[in-house]
Amino acid sequence: MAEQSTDRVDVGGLRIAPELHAFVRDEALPGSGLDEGAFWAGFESLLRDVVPRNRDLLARRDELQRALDAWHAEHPGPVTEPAAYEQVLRDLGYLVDEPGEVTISTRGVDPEIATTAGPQLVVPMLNARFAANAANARWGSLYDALYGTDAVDESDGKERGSSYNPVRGAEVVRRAKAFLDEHFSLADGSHADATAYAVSDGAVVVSLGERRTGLADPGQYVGHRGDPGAPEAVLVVHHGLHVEVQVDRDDAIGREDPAGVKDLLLESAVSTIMDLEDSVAAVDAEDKTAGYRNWLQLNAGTLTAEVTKGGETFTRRLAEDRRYDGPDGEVVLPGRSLLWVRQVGHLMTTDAVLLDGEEVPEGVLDAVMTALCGLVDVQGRSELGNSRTGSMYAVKPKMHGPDEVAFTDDLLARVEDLLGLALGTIKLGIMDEERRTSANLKACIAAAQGRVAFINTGFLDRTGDELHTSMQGGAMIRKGEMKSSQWISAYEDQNVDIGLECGLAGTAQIGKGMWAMPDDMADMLVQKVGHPRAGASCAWVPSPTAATLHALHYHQVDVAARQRELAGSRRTTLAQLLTIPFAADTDWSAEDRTAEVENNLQGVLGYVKRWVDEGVGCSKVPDIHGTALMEDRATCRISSQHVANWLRHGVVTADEVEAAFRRMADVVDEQQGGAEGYEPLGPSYDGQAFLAAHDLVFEGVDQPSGYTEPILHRRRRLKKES
Ligand SMILES: CC(=O)SCCNC(=O)CCNC(=O)[C@H](O)C(C)(C)COP(=O)(O)OP(=O)(O)OC[C@H]1O[C@@H](n2cnc3c(N)ncnc32)[C@H](O)[C@@H]1OP(=O)(O)O
Ligand SMILES: O=CC(=O)O
Ligand SMILES: [Mg+2]
Repeated sequence: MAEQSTDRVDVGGLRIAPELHAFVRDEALPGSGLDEGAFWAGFESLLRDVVPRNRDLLARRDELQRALDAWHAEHPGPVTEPAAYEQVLRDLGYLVDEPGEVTISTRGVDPEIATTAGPQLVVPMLNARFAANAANARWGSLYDALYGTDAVDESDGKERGSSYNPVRGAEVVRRAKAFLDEHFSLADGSHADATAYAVSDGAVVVSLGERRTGLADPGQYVGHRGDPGAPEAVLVVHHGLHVEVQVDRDDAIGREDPAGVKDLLLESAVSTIMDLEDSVAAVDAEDKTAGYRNWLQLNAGTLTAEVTKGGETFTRRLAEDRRYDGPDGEVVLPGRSLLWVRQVGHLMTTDAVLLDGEEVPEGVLDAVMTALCGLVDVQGRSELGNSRTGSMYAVKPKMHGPDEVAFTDDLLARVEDLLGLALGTIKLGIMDEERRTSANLKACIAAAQGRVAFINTGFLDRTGDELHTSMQGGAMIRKGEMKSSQWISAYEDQNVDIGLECGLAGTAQIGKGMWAMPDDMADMLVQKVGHPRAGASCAWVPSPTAATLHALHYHQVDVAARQRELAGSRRTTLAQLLTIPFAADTDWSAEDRTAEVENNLQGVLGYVKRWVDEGVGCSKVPDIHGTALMEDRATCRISSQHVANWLRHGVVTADEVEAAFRRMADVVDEQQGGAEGYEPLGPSYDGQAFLAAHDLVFEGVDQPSGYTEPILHRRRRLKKES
């Protein structure tokens, strides 16, 4: 059936990269019951049907952008007549009429998505070590999360230091017991005074010296592990999230605790997004296949990674489910996070597969390959399964408006048909992260109402699109001010309000964005409770530790109750959402202008350096104040578009930006230069990484929607070939 030609494999009108072809033949298809020839023939026919529509949608993006650019050129500066502006958007078809009643009809959604509010972890899927860790981050140690981060401050002898600090440890235990008292209070007394935990007659018995008490709400008890008289674990639940009180009187921590408590294991990353998009650098068939392989193995339950730390090497495997003795028999809880896969958007093409000699849309390849890799789970062949309801979960980013959502819905239906899956098996997560999607959100949900299982505010891309859409109108406010501007609060509130209006509560997630300061957990504990309070049933965290700490917020807030309070009203108007963040006064001091540009360029260079030279798609990069920031393609889009906007409107000159580029390249060399094999950006400033960063800014106005992918891919490929 397949003919080998040069190094690609020709099948019908397809020319397939050999590593992808071999992966499908040897790893993805076996056991699926699908015939190889029929699979590729079906894929070809799917491509022939969807590729023209994909192209048309991209052409429509360009057409609208050109029309907006022209309008802004004729009406420079802040919009003086909002109603007229809105009418222009309607006339262009940028805004569509909002549909009347919309109620999603998605069925078969796992409880982790439908009903359990909790943290959502995101992880670059090309990194198997991180990916396995993320899947296992369903459960996390509260003691470690508090001890190992700034969640506990370092004052009064509580320094982290290089060896165990009992003063810090005591504070961790105090905080953990206070958490138990707050959410699992005792009928009498405090967990801080507990001297033993036991289980008797289906209830928790807590000794407080000679006294015995139980939980104020005995219904919180779920089960235990070990001897009921001296259990090694007592499992309790609150707001749908489980907590395991771990007891071990021989443990270094447990033996210091009167009740022998060594840790609280919190249900943490309830769901996780395995990311093939903005946190990875995947530019060719080799990279794409590596990502698909990890996804296949996650679905099969076989993913492993060799981990070396502290001089020791071990194999990380996916965690087993957790088993307890409950009052009515065995209780089995998921050991792993419920996994979504984030595919790429509609923009890019890939040469992993050629159709009639042309690269195919990367998003279409992702849709087909990730579903193929998910078959092992939905067909019940997995060693450690993902969905208990036979569903697959696909997040689609960067869609602009309802037509693009409808396209995704149709594409997923075609994929289901190709793979013999029932219509609606693949659930869709809509990233609400482009302006045309936010402005037409209800129509977007309607366009995929049979499969929507999340809407999430990707505020980082959304900020990038805000900058690019109105690029020609004037200089924008400073990047740091964006978070307090009118459009963004309208966008965040509206997403929840429309989500509730469309019946997502109890069926689908209403999600909020990333905590992008991975080392600032104290701040996160203060601020990110705002997400569940705003009615979000999940919100993004960058690491397992952050997931455990963010889980505390879902104990503080009853999201289902909050959603009931919020339902039935719209707190914002379309006019607020459409308020463009043009600066009212562009008379910044030279110092402010330099600080703004340097901060943006440092982020762009620090990120792009690792992306282009090492293929690392998500990095921690210090900003100008030394705060480590999570940088990914969306943050890079914001920073590069911001400088491009200020250049376009003469706030800064090209010479100033060139000079700042070199200064910041030197800073990045200083920050990253210690790493083995590091190739500095300066003093030649002509490597692929530097040129990529430079292009992102100087060609930023012309990049489609301000996206960074076209330039990053081109430069990374050149680097790989060099
Ligand atoms: C706008 C958007 O699209 S946001 C979505 C995209 N962003 C993301 O996906 C962020 C994902 N997070 C990350 O990639 C990382 O946390 C970074 C790059 C921010 C920081 O990475 P590092 O500096 O290497 O992490 P750090 O040194 O703090 O911790 C490393 C440890 O944490 C673990 N870890 C860190 N992040 C994650 C994660 N997201 N998932 C699982 N494990 C993780 C690693 O496995 C490692 O533990 P190990 O040694 O036991 O394997
Ligand atoms: O994808 C997330 C975002 O903020 O963008
Ligand atoms: Mg995004």
